[in-house]
Amino acid sequence: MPHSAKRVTVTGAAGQICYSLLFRLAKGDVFGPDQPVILQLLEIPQALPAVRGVVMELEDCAFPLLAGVVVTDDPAVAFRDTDAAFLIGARPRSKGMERRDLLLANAEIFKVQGQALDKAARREARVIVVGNPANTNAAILAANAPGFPTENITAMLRLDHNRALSQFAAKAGVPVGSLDRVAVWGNHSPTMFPDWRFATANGKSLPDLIGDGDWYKSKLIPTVAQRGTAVIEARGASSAASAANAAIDHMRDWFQGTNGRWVSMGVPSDGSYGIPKGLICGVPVTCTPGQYHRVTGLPIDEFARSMLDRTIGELKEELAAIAKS
Ligand SMILES: NC(=O)C1=CN([C@@H]2O[C@H](COP(=O)(O)OP(=O)(O)OC[C@H]3O[C@@H](n4cnc5c(N)ncnc54)[C@H](O)[C@@H]3O)[C@@H](O)[C@H]2O)C=CC1
Ligand SMILES: O=C([O-])CC(=O)C(=O)O
Repeated sequence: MPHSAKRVTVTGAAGQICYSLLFRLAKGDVFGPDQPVILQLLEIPQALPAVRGVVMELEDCAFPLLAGVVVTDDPAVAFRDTDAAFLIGARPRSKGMERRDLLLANAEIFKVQGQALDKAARREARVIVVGNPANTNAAILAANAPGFPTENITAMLRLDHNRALSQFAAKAGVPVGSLDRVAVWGNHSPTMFPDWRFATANGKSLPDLIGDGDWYKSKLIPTVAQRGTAVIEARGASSAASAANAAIDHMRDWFQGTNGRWVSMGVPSDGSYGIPKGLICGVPVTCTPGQYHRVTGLPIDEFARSMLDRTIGELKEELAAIAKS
């Protein structure tokens, strides 16, 4: 029997991330090759003509799974009956800015969209926030959607996770696909903590295989933490195709499951690992179709504790800055 179409909200549809994301969504990269989608695209009024150009290109791909496209500048229309929402629309940073510099500029967007999500979306909808600062924007969204399940609101740490996987694989000389149990904790910011303590390559300890703790601390951690900045310096614009790819990975894994493989997601804290409730914080999870499951009971040593405390402190500061404004 054919599946009924899933409604997928995407904000910032005229932007550079969406120019990659929308085509992969319409191709079936998130929900699989049998699941039609209706795209509900939100933009600000001045960008609607550009979205219409993107829609022409979507039409020109003749995607069999694309069952419809709605273009709007009204959040209530974009979130109506949605099954999945990609919240990408926000101002990106440019050279010399940190992601937290976007805090106040973007907070208002996520307040308004939280209210629309609350009113219009299906309660089962799954939401990823990509627009920066992603963790705090997701917390603002949740605070403004009191009738929507907070557990279904997540922030994107997957780009950091994928960046770490590639660096580890190159150093160890193993294929990326052989790696598991890598975790990126905390904020999507330079304070994030890429954690290799439990990581494996083909089931064997990755730290033992690499055997270079100095490289891990002095090279791997800063490289992953500063990768977004390195891309901006090189490209003159922030990561786009890799960000779209990470958002696809995050939502595909959430909807379809990971078969026990660890991935990193920013999820509402349940208080474990000393992460206060109210924060949306990167943690390792596994997914079964439609659900994420926090990896529980991991030991936290002194180094991990100091790294976690630093990134948790920053998340608390970001929320406090919003509360004060
Ligand atoms: N979490 C992550 O790992 C990553 C996050 N990002 C963030 O994603 C966001 C988008 O990046 P790009 O696509 O490169 O930016 P972009 O500037 O190319 O596109 C953003 C689009 O959002 C639209 N927009 C602004 N306010 C809106 C609103 N209220 N409703 C709907 N649309 C709105 C703009 O008109 C623009 O077309 C930025 O905040 C960027 O920092 C980027 C890369 C990775
Ligand atoms: O660095 C930025 O501003 C964009 C981003 O979040 C990333 O590439 O990780």
